[in-house]
Amino acid sequence: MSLIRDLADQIVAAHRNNDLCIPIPVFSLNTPPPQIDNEAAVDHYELAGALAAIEMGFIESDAKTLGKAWSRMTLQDGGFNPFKWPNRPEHFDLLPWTRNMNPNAFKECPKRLGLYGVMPDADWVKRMVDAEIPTVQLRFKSEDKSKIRKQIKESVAAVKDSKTLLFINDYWQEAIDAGAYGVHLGQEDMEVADLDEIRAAGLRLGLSTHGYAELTYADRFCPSYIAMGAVFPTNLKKMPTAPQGLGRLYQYAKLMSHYPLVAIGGIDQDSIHAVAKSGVGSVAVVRAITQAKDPKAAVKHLQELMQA
Ligand SMILES: Cc1ncc(COP(=O)(O)OP(=O)(O)O)c(N)n1
Ligand SMILES: Cc1ncsc1CCOP(=O)(O)O
Ligand SMILES: [Mg+2]
Repeated sequence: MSLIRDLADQIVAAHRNNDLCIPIPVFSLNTPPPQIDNEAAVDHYELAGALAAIEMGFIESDAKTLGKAWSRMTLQDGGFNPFKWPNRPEHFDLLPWTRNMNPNAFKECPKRLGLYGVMPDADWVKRMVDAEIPTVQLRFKSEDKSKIRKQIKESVAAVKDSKTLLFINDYWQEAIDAGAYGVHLGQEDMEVADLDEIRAAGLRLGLSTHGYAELTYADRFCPSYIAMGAVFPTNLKKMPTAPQGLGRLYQYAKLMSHYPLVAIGGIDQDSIHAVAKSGVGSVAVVRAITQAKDPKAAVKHLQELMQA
C-alpha cells in the first residue's frame, strides 16, 4: 500500500496547482472516503491514479475511470510519469474515431455548432432565429403533452428556411413526430428513451455529461455531440456534480476532440472567450441571453467574443 500511496502523492503533487483540483465540499468531509476496490484493480497505477483523483476532488465514478486511464497510459507510454495526465482516447478505451464505420453512430452534426441558445419556450426560439443564432434548443418543461407538442411545432416552424439548427430537450418522441433537427438528452433521460428510434428517425442526438465516467459512458452511444458541464456555477438547474472549472473542461475537450463538443453552465460574456479556447466548437448559454437587456445584441456580442 505504501508504494501506491507514494505514487498517488507524486501525482497529486504534480497537479496540485492546476485547475484540475476542486476542494472537497465541507459537507462531505464527515462522510467516509469513497472505496476503490483493490481486488478488481489491474495494477498499482490504477489504484494510485484513483486515489490521487479522489484527493483532487473528483467524484468516485470519475476517480475509478481516471484510475483505469492512469494504468493504460503508464503501460502504453512505457513508464510512470506523475506530470502527465491521461488525455488520449486510448487511455480511456474510447471507441475508434471513425464514426462513419460505426453502424450505431447517430447522425452527424457540424463539428462547430457555435453559439447555442438554450431557450425556455417557442417565442424565445423565434427570437433566436431572428438573431441568426447558429444553434438553439427548446428546453420547455411541462407535464402537459398538448402544450409540449404546440411548443415543439412552433419551434420547428420557426427554424424552417433559416440556418438555425433546432434541438428539442427531453421530449424525443414529440421531436421525432415534429421533424426536429435533433434531441438533447441527459444521462437519466437516455436510460428511458428509445435511442434506436431516435437514430432510425435520423435525428441528431446530444448527450449531457458531468465528468470522466459520464464522458466514457456517452462515447459508447456515439452521439452527434457531447455537452460538458456545468463549467461554472449556475442557478438554473441543480447539478449532480460541482462546477467543473476551466482546467477540467480543457482536459475533457482535449480527450474528446474528435466529437462536436458543447460547453454549458454559468458561461457569460466575461468567460465565453476562455471557454471557447478550450477547443469546444459550441458554447451553450441561457441567462447570458435571456437576461440580457438586448438579447439580439447579446447573441451577436457573444459570438464575437467566442471568435475573438
Ligand atoms: C446543451 C445542453 N447541455 C446540457 C443540458 C442539460 O440536460 P439535462 O441534464 O437533461 O437537464 P435538463 O436540461 O433536461 O434539465 C441541456 N439541456 N442542454
Ligand atoms: C440546462 C443546463 N444544463 C447544465 S447547466 C444548465 C443551465 C445553464 O444556464 P446558464 O447558462 O444560465 O448558467
Ligand atoms: Mg433532460
